[in-house]
Amino acid sequence: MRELVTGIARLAAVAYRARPARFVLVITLAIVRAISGPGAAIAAGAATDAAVAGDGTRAAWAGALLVASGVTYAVLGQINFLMGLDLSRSVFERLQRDVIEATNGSDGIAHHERPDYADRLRVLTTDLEFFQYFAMEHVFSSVRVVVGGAVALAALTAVSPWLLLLPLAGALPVWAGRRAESVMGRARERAAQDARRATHLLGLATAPGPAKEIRLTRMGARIRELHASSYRRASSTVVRGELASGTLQGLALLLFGAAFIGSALFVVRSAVAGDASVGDVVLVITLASQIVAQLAEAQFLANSLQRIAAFMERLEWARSLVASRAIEAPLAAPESLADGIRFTDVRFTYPGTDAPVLDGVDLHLPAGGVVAIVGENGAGKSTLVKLLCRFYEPTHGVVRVDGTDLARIPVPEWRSRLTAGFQDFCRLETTARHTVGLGDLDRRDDDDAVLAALERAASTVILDRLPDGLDTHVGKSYTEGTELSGGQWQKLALGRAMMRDAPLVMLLDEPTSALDAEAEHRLFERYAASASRVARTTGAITVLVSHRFSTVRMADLILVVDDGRIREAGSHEELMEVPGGLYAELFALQAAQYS
Ligand SMILES: Nc1ncnc2c1ncn2[C@@H]1O[C@H](COP(=O)(O)OP(=O)(O)OP(=O)(O)O)[C@@H](O)[C@H]1O
Repeated sequence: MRELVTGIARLAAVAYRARPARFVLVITLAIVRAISGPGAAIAAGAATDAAVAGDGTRAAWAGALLVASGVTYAVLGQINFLMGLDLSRSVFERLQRDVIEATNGSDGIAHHERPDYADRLRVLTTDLEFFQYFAMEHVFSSVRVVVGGAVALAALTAVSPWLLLLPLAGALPVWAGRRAESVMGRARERAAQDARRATHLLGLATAPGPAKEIRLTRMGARIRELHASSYRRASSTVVRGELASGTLQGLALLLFGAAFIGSALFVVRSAVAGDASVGDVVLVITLASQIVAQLAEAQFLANSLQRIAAFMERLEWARSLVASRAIEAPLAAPESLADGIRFTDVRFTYPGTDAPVLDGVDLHLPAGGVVAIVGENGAGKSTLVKLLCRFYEPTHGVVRVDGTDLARIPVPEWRSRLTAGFQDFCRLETTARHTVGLGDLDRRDDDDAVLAALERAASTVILDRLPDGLDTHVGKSYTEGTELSGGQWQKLALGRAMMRDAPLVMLLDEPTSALDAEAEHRLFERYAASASRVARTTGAITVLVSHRFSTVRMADLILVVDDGRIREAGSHEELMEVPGGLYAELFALQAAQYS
């Protein structure tokens, strides 16, 4: 019950913050409407008694009240619905923003890799639709049912306290409704993993990207099979939940039906015995039918409120997971680098795993240097980059920037001093200007800065593909959008990575994998020139992860990562001299492929 109340209170707070006046008005109208329902029953009872007593004036007044109550109930129903819908849209907008923030607003990215987070996020995003149309309407209906129920209760007590047993029995279907929704919520969460897999497989089987590989390998049938079995498992889990919750609700309604018949018989017998008036019989029968309708509604609403409460609870959970921890005694990031960045005895284990992927890492990234990180797949290169970006914090050891513990520099401040290009870059479907310009938020509309960034990224050639220049919408989410190839998207992403012009660290984690070797080489020559310009002013360090040794050899310092450790460090020439060295071996292997 506490979670239910907390959940509804949280939603009400969101609604109030979104539209305070509208929220108060709709609640007030819901209360007036709630009173008018049992008000009509009371007026009907009074009109009957007056008619039986032959009091025409009282009967007329009671009749007028009956009509007024009925009209109020009907008219306010429509007004409430429309106003509630409008409010729902504002709440929906806020909740969408909250869900995006709970996904994207964190400093780190660890939560993206947690299966329990993924399951709850799926339920959150699918349940969001419900908030667009129904959630607020259901909250207001609940207010009406509760207030109307209280007035009805008072009227019943006035006839006979025994009649209170009727609404008490009515609590049963409401309780069953809540239980049923939590049974369904658990079923949906249990089914989420299979449902996610089914959606992924459906996407894979229908997207144009993987189509070539699917045809070639003829894995289509296997994907269909896997999709069907995942979907079947997900839906049978949900159906089992629906069956259990339906049975529970049906039984509860049956018991309540028996109580309803009992109370009707009771009041008729009282009237026959002279303990109640004919008006009381009318009142009780009318109220009882209202209560039946309200209870059916309450049962339905209980499911809904439970769903709202569960949504708000999941949202809070997701928020708490991504909340940034405050840094005690934070320090400022240096304006420029004199020494560079040092890792001392750094170990790192991914959350939810046992084995460290980096262990005993000691390294120095010298100020002003171009450092290449090489190593075989899975050696730990990208993990080093993630630590530099502060997507994760080391499990052990320390990273210092010019002697300052990196952990004590607030993450946003540190990030504002980085630029980065990643292999799995973001395809931002907007104008070409913003796709690049958002690399430096404040200068996103500065065409000169955007063009200079594309120049630094050796990517100006992309402008020939854009019919409206920087105004061109890239991507297919716009009808008039221009679709780009993987390499062209990557060129825009590289431009974005070059937007900040005075960073302390420039990270390139295989950002050129979709470019050909020559384009990559050209890019790095251009890039090295720009890097050394920045290095002269800020002592900026360039960190480059690449599998292409023709690029790597240009670096001042090459770090060879092997099995989570720095196995070798030095310039290309120095490493080629190391007898039995891993770098020399990898270099020779790649050279042999091209000879
Ligand atoms: N989010 C994660 N959770 C758990 N383990 C991870 C995660 N990301 C990477 N790993 C593991 O950490 C190890 C190092 O991965 P990393 O991506 O740093 O390697 P890499 O050297 O960049 O490889 P590649 O050249 O293939 O990109 C691998 O064994 C990988 O399976």
